[in-house]
Amino acid sequence: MERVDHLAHERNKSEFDVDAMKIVWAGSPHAFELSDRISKLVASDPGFRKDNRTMLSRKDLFKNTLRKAAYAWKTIVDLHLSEEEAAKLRFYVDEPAYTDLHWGMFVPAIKGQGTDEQQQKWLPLAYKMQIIGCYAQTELGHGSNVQGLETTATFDPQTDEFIIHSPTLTSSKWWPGGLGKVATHAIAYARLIVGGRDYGVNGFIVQLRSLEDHSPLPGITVGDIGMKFGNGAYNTMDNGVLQFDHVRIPRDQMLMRVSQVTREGKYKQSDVPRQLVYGTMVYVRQTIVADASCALSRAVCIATRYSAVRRQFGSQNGGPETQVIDYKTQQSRLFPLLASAYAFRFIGEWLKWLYTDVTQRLQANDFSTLPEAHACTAGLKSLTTTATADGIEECRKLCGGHGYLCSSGLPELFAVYVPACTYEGDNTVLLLQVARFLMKTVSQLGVKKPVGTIGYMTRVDHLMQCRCGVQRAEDWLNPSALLEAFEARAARMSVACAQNLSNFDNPEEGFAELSADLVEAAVAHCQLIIVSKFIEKLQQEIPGKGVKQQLEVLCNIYTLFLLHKHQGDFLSTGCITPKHASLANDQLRSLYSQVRPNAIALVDAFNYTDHFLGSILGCYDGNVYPKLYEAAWEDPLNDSVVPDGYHQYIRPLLKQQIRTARL
Ligand SMILES: CCCCCCCCCC/C=C\CCCCCC(=O)SCCNC(=O)CCNC(=O)[C@H](O)C(C)(C)COP(=O)(O)OP(=O)(O)OC[C@H]1O[C@@H](n2cnc3c(N)ncnc32)[C@H](O)[C@@H]1OP(=O)(O)O
Ligand SMILES: Cc1cc2nc3c(=O)[nH]c(=O)nc-3n(C[C@H](O)[C@H](O)[C@H](O)COP(=O)(O)OP(=O)(O)OC[C@H]3O[C@@H](n4cnc5c(N)ncnc54)[C@H](O)[C@@H]3O)c2cc1C
Repeated sequence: MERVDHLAHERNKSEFDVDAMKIVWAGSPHAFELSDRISKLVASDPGFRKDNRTMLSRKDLFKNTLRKAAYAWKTIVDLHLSEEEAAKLRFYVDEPAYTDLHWGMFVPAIKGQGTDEQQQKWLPLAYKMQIIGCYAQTELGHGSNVQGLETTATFDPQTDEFIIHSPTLTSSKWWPGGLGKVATHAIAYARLIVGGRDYGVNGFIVQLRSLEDHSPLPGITVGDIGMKFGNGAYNTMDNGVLQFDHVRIPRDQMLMRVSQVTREGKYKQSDVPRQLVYGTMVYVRQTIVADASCALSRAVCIATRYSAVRRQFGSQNGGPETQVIDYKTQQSRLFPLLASAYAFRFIGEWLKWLYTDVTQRLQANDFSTLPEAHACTAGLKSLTTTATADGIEECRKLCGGHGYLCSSGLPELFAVYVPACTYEGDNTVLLLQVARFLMKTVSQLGVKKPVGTIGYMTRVDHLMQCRCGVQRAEDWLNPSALLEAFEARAARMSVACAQNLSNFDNPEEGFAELSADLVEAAVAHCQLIIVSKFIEKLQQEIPGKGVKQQLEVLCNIYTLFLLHKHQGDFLSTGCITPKHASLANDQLRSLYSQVRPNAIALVDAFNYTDHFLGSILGCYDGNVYPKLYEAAWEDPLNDSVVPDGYHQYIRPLLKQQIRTARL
């Protein structure tokens, strides 16, 4: 039967070259080809089916994840996929699994913190999956405060070993993904104790389970920490608990790039900053920023397609009702999220560049950009994950009642995504790191020239007193006007915090007292980074009919939406007047009208398969109602007309009510 495209009329309205936009979204023609090929490969293979996840018990769900991970590995090996292709395949399989931590943290930790010899020994085993690793840092008592970790690694010079030990209940490792049931090895973070002295936290490679029968090695107690938020969702992951009882490991299993312990029991610090012990977190935060656009664009694709299908009210002379996407309120909630998805895509790309740059500099012993890289990864991870988690929930609401069905894909997407606001650094804790960086920058003005993303502070005198030159709504389309407003707001908020801090005798006390304001200043700085990188992106040549124009509209929506949402900041710092705020809002409304005919094409440009979207509401052809109707009958509750439990619990109740009525 021929498939009817219920969204064809929407697609026909678009004013730009969607195929060219697909390449911009993917990053390059090569990235598009790869993504397109691998996503179709996964979608067409029944071994990767995922529509039954929310209905499985935890045990069945987990076993199914193990099966899929093994099947994915077999596919990678059989098809001789490259590292890049394999990573894409795991992405499109779209199921959190121990492999995320193996490839995403265990391998990078060895690469970043291991010596050349350690890398030569461990990486080949990890690449072939002959060992499976996890990243065991967080403990029951401490997650954010890494310096507060309690696990110890005490050097025993007699045997040339470290003794890894959990001295208290709160020192139990708690949360590491893959640890609960699968990992054979961990990078365990522990306090390094040499000659009775505590040298702070370092990583150690510790074998946890037998490579023969998977049983825990002597001295290791390990298990899963239990069910987490949502059905299916992150419960495919075996987040684990782990206790060490005087577990001995050879000295050469301490990751020794940053500091070393010699055979004689001497502690030595390399010529690199100690903060490189935190390097794996910087790497993962960068990947989380890149992932944010994937999760948000997925939710936005579902909500946009469904908003074009769904009709409610407004029928004229018996004609069709209004598509809900045509309501201005729907547009003002949906289109900023669409714009954010694109903004996050580009900031993710830029952050990847920054990370590569800092890594190359570190290799050449240039540590000058490390503080900025830390501030950018921490701040952008916080900003993009918060906005994405909130955005997915908003998309669920934009889909009305049907958004609450698991078959919309949105509840599971939210449940899987929302811990990103916590893992890899709680978002508030990370913004406080940005605030520290900002306060340090302000305190050093005139001594040290701010560069990179904080370079705008060189013009602080101008930014403290400049006046917004906008006179008409269209003036807000001028990138310089937008940029200056965002720079002035960020600079003024940081300087105000620094001035308030100077009133405290004890700076730490002041920092704690003013921390809520400092977080707001950090948000302003990070929003400025995203806005400025979006604007920079548009200064490049972008091929394809109408593509650049669409991106300009999205960039303006993203920026003016932030200005509107945070107008309290802009007004209270005197960067704009109420008149400017009102003009910005007028411009925003007009931009929504410009994006409306292109909305469906802009989400088609993500090039997501129906398999990956996992949503009836977001399916490409928009044939929502028959699919929803059919899916309902697939629910196990509908296996029988009369439910299990009727005779036990419903019938006696009904009978009793009849007797009561007769009395
Ligand atoms: C529907 C299905 C979809 C399926 C999709 C599947 C996708 C699945 C995707 C899964 C992805 C990931 C899986 C999840 C992984 C999660 C893994 C984890 O969570 S691992 C644990 C992470 N833990 C944390 O992030 C802890 C956070 N805490 C810290 O980072 C630190 O403790 C701190 C930075 C908050 C404080 O450290 P401290 O040493 O106390 O620092 P100070 O504040 O005193 O700072 C000292 C100095 O150091 C600088 N600094 C701090 N950190 C860094 C760093 N990382 N790099 C460089 N420099 C750093 C700091 O700025 C200070 O500098 P000064 O110049 O001295 O001011
Ligand atoms: C799904 C998931 C997967 C995870 N995977 C791993 C893993 O693979 N490996 C691993 O090692 N860890 C993992 N973690 C742990 C994770 O990294 C920590 O939970 C995270 O770093 C937050 O730390 P916490 O739990 O100690 O939060 P807490 O720090 O206890 O946060 C509690 C509250 O206190 C606030 N707070 C804390 N400190 C401050 C402060 N200084 N100032 C102001 N407010 C503050 C926070 O904002 C938050 O509101 C995972 C966690 C989750 C949820």
